[in-house]
Amino acid sequence: MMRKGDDRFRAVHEDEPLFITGSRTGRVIAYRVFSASVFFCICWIWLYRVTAPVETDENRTGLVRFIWLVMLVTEIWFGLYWIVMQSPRWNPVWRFTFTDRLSRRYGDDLPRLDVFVCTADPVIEPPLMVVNTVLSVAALDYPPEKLAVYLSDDGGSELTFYALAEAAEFAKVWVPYCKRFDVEPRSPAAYLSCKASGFDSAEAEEVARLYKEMAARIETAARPGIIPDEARLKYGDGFSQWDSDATRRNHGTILQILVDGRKGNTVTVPTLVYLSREKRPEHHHHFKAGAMNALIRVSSKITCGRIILNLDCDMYSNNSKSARDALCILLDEKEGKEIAFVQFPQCFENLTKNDLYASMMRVGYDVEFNGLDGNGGPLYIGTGCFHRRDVICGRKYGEVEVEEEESDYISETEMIKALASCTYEENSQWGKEMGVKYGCPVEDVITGLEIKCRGWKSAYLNPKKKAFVGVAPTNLHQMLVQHRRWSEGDFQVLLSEYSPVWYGQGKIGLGLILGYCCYCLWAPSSVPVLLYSVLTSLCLLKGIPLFPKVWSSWWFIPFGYVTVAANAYSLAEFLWCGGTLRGWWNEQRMWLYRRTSSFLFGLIDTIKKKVGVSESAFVITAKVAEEEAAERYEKEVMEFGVESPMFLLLGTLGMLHLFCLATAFMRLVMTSREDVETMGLQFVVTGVLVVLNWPLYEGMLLRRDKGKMPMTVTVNSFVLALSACTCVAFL
Ligand SMILES: O=c1ccn([C@@H]2O[C@H](COP(=O)(O)OP(=O)(O)O[C@H]3O[C@H](CO)[C@@H](O)[C@H](O)[C@H]3O)[C@@H](O)[C@H]2O)c(=O)[nH]1
Ligand SMILES: [Mn+2]
Repeated sequence: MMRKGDDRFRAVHEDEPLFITGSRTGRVIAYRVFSASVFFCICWIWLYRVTAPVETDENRTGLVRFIWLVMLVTEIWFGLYWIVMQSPRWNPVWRFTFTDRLSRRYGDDLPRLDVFVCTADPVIEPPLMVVNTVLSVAALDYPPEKLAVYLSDDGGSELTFYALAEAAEFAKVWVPYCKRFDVEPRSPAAYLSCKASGFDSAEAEEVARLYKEMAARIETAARPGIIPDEARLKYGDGFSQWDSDATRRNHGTILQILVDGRKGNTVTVPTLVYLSREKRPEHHHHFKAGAMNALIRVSSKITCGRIILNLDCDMYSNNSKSARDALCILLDEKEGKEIAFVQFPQCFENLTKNDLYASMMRVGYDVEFNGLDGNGGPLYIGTGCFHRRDVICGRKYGEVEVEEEESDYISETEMIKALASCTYEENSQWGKEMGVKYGCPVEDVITGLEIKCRGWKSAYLNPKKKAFVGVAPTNLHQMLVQHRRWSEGDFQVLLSEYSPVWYGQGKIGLGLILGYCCYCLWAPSSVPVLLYSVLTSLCLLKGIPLFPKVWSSWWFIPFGYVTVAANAYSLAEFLWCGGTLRGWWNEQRMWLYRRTSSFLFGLIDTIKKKVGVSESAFVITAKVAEEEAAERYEKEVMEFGVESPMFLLLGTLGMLHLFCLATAFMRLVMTSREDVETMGLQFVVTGVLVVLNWPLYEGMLLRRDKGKMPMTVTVNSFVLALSACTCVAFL
C-alpha cells in the first residue's frame, strides 16, 4: 500500500490538511432573510386562494370554482417545490485543494487510478473524438505505471478498436511531449486547435504532423468503414476476436491490452485496454451501467486501481491536475476519510455565448451543487467522477478498507474475458448490491444515492480551470430527449426502493433528501406547470379573472412580490455565475419547454413502465451535427427539423397562448377598459409566455431553412390549438 510512514506524518498532517472547506456566511444570511420574505408572500397567496371570494357571474360558478380549486392545488405545489428548492441554497460550501502538499507527502507514491471511458456508437460518437478523450487522460499528470485507461465499446466496433490501436501508438509521442512541455489541455485536438496560429518548437510541429496523420487514417477508415489491411495484420490479435457474423448487439467479449504497464514493464505510456463486453440479443445489457460493471470486474484482474475515474467518451481532460485535486480529497487523513466520491461538473466546449438550449446548467453547477455539498455531497452524475473502487463495490462507511495486494501472476486473457460475458452476472449481486445499479435510466444518480445511504459523503470540486469538457446537445430535440431520460430516471429514483424520501430517511440528512427531491420531482412538476399556464391563458380568453386586481387590492402585493423577487433573484444568480441577460432569458424558455414536454413525457414513460407496458431505453445523445445545422447552432437559431410528439405539444401550447392573448387583446380594444385591472396579471403571464415562444413562432411560420418546424407539426398544432380555443369559447 501507498501510505508508508503514515504515523510519522500524522502530527504534521493535523494542521496541514490536503483540502479545506469554506463557506460564505454573510451571503447565506442575506439569502435566508430574502427567502423568508418570499415564503411569507407564498403563504399570503395561499390565503388569498382559500379566502378570497370567487368573483364571477352566476351561470358559471361551478366551473369557476373548479378552476379556482385547481389554481389552489397548483399554487400549493409551487410553494412546496419552492421550499424544496431552498435546500441547495441554504448551506453552500466550497472545497479548496492543496496539490503541493499532496506531492510533498506522497511524491509519486500515489494509488493506482483506473479510468473508464464509455462509448456506444461509432457514428454519433466518432472514434476520433473518443481517442482524443483517451489520449487526454493517458497524459494526465500522474505516474504512468499507476495509471490505466480502459475504453468500453458498447458499439462493438472494429473502427473504434482500430482508432484506439492507432492512438496507443501516437500516445508514445504524445504523453512524453505533454509532460516535457507541460502542455494544456492534453486532448491533442483541443490543444492543436488553440495552437492553430503556429507552433513555437520543432517538437510541436512534429507532434502536430503525427496527430494529423493519425486523424486522417482514422477518418479514412471511418468513411467507407474499411480498415486498412496493414492495420489488420499489425493488430491481428485484436481483430481476430471479431467473428465474421459479429454485430453490435450480438458478439463475444473482445479484450485487448494495447499497452501493458503491469509488473516491471517500464512504460512512459499508461496501460491502455480495449474492452467490448459480450452482447447477446437474449440478454439485457443494461446500457452504461452494464458497461461500467463489466469494466469494474475486468480492470480488477488487470490493474485493479484503488481509485476509478468514470468519463463519457466526449469528456476530455482539460486540466491535467484534476486527478491530483480529487486525490487531495480522497487521501486526506481526516475529513477525506468519509468521502466516497469526488464529482466535477459537466462542462462543455461547444456552447455558444447565450447558450440557447441552456445546456450548461450554470446555476446548477455554480450554486446548487455547492449547496448539495454542504448537505452531504453532490449527486454522482455519471462523468467526471472519481470513486473508491471498494465503495462502488459495496463497502459500507466504517468498514475497513481491504488492502488488495497486487497478485503475483498475471491472469489469462481468456479468464478475464469471462468476467465480461452475458451470463457472468446471473444470480449475483452485480447491478443490485455491487457496482452500478441496473434498471434506472439514471444509473449514476441512484448508485450515488445508495452509496450515501451506506453512510458515505461525497465532495464537489469546481475549479476555475475546467477539469473535463464535453459536447452538449446542439439541437432542441436532442436536448429535450436527454431531459426526458433524466426526468424519467430521477422520478424512478424517487419511486424506487432506494427512494431518498423513504429509504434515505435516517440514513441521509433532511437537507440532502430535499436536495435529491429538487431533481426527482422534475417529471411530476410538469403537470402543475402545464395546468397553470394553460388555465391562465384560457381564462384570459374567456374573461374569467384568476388573480387579484392590479394595484387596487392588498392581495396583489404577494403576487407582485413573488413574481418580481423570484425572477430578479434568479436573474441575479445567473449573472453572478457569469451568464448573460439573453442567456438567462433562454434559460427561462428552456425551463418552460422542459416542463411542458420532456418532463411530461418522462412522467408518462414512468407510469407506462410501472404498469408494465414499456421497457426502458437509453437514447444516446449525438455528439456531431451536420454542417448546416451546426451553422445554425453557431448563430443561435433554434433547431426544430424533426417531427416529434414533443414538438407537437410545444407547438400547440405556443399557438394556444398566442390565440388567447390575441382574442383578449381585441376584446380589450373594442369593449371594456376595466379588463386591464381585473385581468392585468393574466395579460402579463400570457404575454410573457408568448414572448418566450417567439423563436417557436418563427420556426413555425417565418423560416424556410431545413431547421424550421416541419409543416405537418405546424398545421396540426394550429388545428389543435384553434379547436381547443373554440371549444372553450363556447363552453
Ligand atoms: O448502452 C450504452 C449507452 C450509453 N453508453 C455511454 O454512456 C455515456 C453517456 O451517454 P450520453 O448519450 O452522452 O448521455 P448523456 O445524457 O449525455 O449522459 C449523462 O447522463 C447519463 C444518465 O444519467 C449518464 O450515464 C452519463 O454519464 C451522463 O453524462 C456515453 O459515453 C455513452 O457512450 C454506453 O456505454 N452504453
Ligand atoms: Mn453526453
